[in-house]
Amino acid sequence: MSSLIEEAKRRAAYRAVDQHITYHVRLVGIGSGSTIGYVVERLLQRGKEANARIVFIPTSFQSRQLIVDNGLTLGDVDQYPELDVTIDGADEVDENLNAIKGGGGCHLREKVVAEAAKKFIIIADYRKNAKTLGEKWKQGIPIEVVPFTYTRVIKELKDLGCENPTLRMANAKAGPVITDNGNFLIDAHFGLVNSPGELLRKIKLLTGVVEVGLFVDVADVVYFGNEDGSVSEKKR
Ligand SMILES: O=C(CO)[C@H](O)[C@H](O)COP(=O)(O)O
Repeated sequence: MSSLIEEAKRRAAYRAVDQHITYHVRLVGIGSGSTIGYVVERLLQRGKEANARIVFIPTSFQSRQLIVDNGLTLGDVDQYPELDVTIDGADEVDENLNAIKGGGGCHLREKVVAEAAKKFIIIADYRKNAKTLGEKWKQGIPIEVVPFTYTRVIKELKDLGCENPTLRMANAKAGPVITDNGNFLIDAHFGLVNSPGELLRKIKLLTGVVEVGLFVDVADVVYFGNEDGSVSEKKR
């Protein structure tokens, strides 16, 4: 990954921490993916004392490891159903702050932890900044499904106009990717998504679908790290 992209991720993450993890914040959701690592990096720079009053809620196995390995206090969303702030990455964000998430297959828990927070903040590099969803992210909308339903869901997605729904296959294992929840993932290509709310409702109604990687009307603020070293902010 180019250092320009990594620097853009880092700047967006640092800005989110500096702006939103303020003195009175006690419960913080920690997203998944590579950008979120820079959130933890910034938190650690603030020193042990600043983090000691905060409980961190993970959105995946990876995020749990990140919290534990860095000596932060771990909680879970079943203990804390209402959080102050959640910060997470995204695969693409449109001009209305709707997002595609689930490139890492964690979008079920990510959505629960995002919706639990009073403020949901997205951090991303410039490659994810789009006018319309589907413009830049070409890997499809991630959909988590109960394993035995996947061929049924694939058929129903085709009936909804999906171009090429594909079962996500693992790289270092034979067979499909298994999510943290023991489910399968389908990546569903719908081209440009002009009405993400409508598409989300249609997919969510398919029997066997556990969660859809469309985050509609969830984000409050998005920070994009830009190529020129600046950070842009989009607010709801
Ligand atoms: O939704 C996600 C995982 O399910 C990630 O937040 C998303 O894929 C972005 O990841 P990265 O920060 O590595 O670009």
